Amino acid sequence: MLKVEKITKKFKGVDVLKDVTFNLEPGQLVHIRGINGSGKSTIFKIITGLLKPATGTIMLGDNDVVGALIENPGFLEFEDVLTNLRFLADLNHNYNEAYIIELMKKFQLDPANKQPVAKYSIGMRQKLGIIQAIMENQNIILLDEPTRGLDVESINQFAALIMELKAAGKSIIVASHDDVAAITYDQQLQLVDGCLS
Ligand SMILES: Nc1ncnc2c1ncn2[C@@H]1O[C@H](COP(=O)(O)OP(=O)(O)OP(=O)(O)O)[C@@H](O)[C@H]1O
Repeated sequence: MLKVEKITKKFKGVDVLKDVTFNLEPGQLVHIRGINGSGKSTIFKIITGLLKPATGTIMLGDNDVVGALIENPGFLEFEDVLTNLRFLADLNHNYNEAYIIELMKKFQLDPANKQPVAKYSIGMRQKLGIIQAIMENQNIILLDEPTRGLDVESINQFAALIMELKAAGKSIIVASHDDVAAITYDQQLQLVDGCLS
């Protein structure tokens, strides 16, 4: 369970987040909608500890593990896909190759492809970013503009994956400026002028 309470954040004197408060219950799928620059990534960076809020608190359960796709994920550009995902999962001693290969196949990525990630398209990199956010069986999943660069078929695969993860009890927040028609959310929040409601 994730509890975000009265988070505020300023950049250069400008209020980006004002008393942002919400809960994410186990198994809940939440959408945060906001235009470019509204502060969606900033909320995720604060939840994951990349940024500190000016005020407010983030509470996670003792057994919660957060997976996140935020902005453009970084990879080892000269290594192939599986090496990259193994490296990331190994950092937490949590490499499950069978699950990673299953996820890659769902997204039409070839696990045997030895091309370096530098040669991957924007959409292919985005798929890797989604995979790294869920491949360690993380129970709280934060996805920032996850469908950026994905073609229609891949967006449908993404929507099916999200509904599967929800059915498996994962708690998920998707932040985006638009809707994915095939996803039904439990809760829809809007981020406008730093306020989430
Ligand atoms: N490190 C930073 N320093 C200064 N300003 C920042 C910083 N990070 C974000 N901002 C500003 O805070 C505001 C919110 O940015 P943020 O990236 O959270 O928005 P977003 O909703 O995720 O945008 P997008 O949909 O374009 O990704 C923007 O005005 C941005 O310029």
